[in-house]
Amino acid sequence: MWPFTDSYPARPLATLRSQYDYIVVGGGTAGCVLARRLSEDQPTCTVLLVERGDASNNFLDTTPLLSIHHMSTGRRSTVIPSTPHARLGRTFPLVCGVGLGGTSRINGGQYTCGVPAQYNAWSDQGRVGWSYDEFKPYFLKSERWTGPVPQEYHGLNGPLEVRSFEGYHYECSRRAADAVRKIGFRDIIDMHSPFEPSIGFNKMQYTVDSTGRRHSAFRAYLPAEVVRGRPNLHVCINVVATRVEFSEGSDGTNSAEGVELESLDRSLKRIITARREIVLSCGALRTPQLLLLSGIGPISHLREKGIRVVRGTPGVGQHLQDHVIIQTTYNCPLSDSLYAMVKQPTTFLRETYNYLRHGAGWFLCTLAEVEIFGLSSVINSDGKPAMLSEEQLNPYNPANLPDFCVLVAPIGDPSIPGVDTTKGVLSINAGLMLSKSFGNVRLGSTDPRVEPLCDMQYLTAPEDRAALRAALRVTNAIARQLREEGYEIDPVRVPDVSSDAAIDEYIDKYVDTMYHYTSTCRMAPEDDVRPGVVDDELRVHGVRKLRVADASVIPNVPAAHPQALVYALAEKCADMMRMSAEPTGL
Ligand SMILES: Cc1cc2nc3c(=O)[nH]c(=O)nc-3n(C[C@H](O)[C@H](O)[C@H](O)COP(=O)(O)OP(=O)(O)OC[C@H]3O[C@@H](n4cnc5c(N)ncnc54)[C@H](O)[C@@H]3O)c2cc1C
Repeated sequence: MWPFTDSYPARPLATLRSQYDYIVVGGGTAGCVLARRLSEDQPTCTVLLVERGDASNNFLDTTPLLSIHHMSTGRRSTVIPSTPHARLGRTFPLVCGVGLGGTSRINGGQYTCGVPAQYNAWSDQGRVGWSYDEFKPYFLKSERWTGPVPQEYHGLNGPLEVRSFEGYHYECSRRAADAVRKIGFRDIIDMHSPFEPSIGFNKMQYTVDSTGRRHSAFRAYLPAEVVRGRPNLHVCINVVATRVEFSEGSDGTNSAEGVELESLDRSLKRIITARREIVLSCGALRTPQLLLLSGIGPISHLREKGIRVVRGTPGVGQHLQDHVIIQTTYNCPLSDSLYAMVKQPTTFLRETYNYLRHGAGWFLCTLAEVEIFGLSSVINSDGKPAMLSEEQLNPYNPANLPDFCVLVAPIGDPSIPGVDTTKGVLSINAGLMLSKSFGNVRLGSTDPRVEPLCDMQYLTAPEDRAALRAALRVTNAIARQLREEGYEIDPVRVPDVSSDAAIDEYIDKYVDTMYHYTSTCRMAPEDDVRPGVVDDELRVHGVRKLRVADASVIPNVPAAHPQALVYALAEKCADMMRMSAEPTGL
């Protein structure tokens, strides 16, 4: 019984039909959207969703603070260690969500749709149907905004609840917001409005529902009552898709016909076929793995692994991108830091009461309440932005796309040498938004259960360092301003910002993943300088009946946290599939 268990109407592998109209592989952020939409209005159209994890929806999964970032390999997430970075000599823990809802079940819940220029740049690159005006309706379709800032640029009737809050949960966030304003960043009142500046400071919005529970793709799109009410939708959990099966037509073109599925305990293997289409939504690290295992990818790599080539598609697994983050750490008053929950039983009891009684307070996990979206070219050597003209703030101009972010959080690593553990810990984090470095995903093994090799290649492009240097200078300027205002913060681990070389040393030592992997099956033509894998309708080039819809198709890592975009692109994919489908005739 709730809060410890939740029965879910999933179907065992053995009882599945042998054929469905659509098969969605991967029940994560995008997969839940697709399963719901494809099964929506035609009771005769059958849909199968397969997911390697479970359908857990208990107190731990839905309490935002307790469900974030399960760093160890287990029921809710797996950690894929990247391959050692060639220059930094370190590996990075690539956390991925597992189970219905996928990474939306464990992520930070920050919801940012990105500025119009982001999508107009895609359209300028030739992506038909993806300009801001064409794509924005899908953000609105997925969202149910519950306030409190103005509503006009939000969706009000979608399945996914999104909200922000009056004021700040943490005094350090409130103070940081003041400091950020004082050093010259403009307020972005509502990032979802196309009239707000592209560069400025944003009060964060979250995928938390009005009762204070995490709204993952699972809870929003595929709750038990939706699945129970749709006999045409079958959800099968704890199964691994190991391969896509193809048939070759008389013209030599391959068609995706089915998916090989294996139960997690290896007791059963079946091939289920799709009458209309198969969509891969296994995330940016595992969708390319599944394509490679199925014989679609760079020919030399497939041959090296002894995999029969179905189609040589050079872009599969290439162009891996991510946001990276670098923490700067300060001691602050204990009562202003999440650390107070650990150090002060009264704070813990207060917040537990707040959450259980009112669905409010620190358990909502509003850790990053303040975020700057910045552009390195306008940051002075003292970390402050230059005076910007209206044109420089125009969110429609691709030249103004933010290339870095700064996130202030009432939490930091208390084990860092030099932390005064009698005080609170806060971090001011520098993040890279528009990475220009490209890594790749390859197969280490042909065993589908062995994690792929992910070579992140962070910071191989010099522009990335320039953006991070500016971001770190901004972190320093915020701290300086806070101190000038009389706020008691003491540096624990911060960069020396007096020279680029000193900042670079800090970057190399502390750069880490922000877990926003994208673009490994990017939407672009195959003859692009960075070859694409899917076309503008997310169909895999040169193959029939196969699409990809998840973070892997994003053409380049966006200048925003990616989940809002993943929801929207899955909505758009479902629409495109429904529009291109012929009636079932059943
Ligand atoms: C710790 C963390 C914090 C984050 N915080 C934020 C944030 O605050 N805001 C934000 O915007 N973004 C955030 N992100 C990123 C964002 O959550 C992801 O980009 C997004 O959820 C990815 O969605 P997806 O559909 O591509 O993949 P996922 O949601 O990961 O879904 C993939 C699904 O496929 C399943 N699967 C994989 N392989 C197979 C297989 N062979 N057979 C069957 N099933 C399979 C997986 O189990 C998983 O459920 C965060 C990510 C992490 C890891």
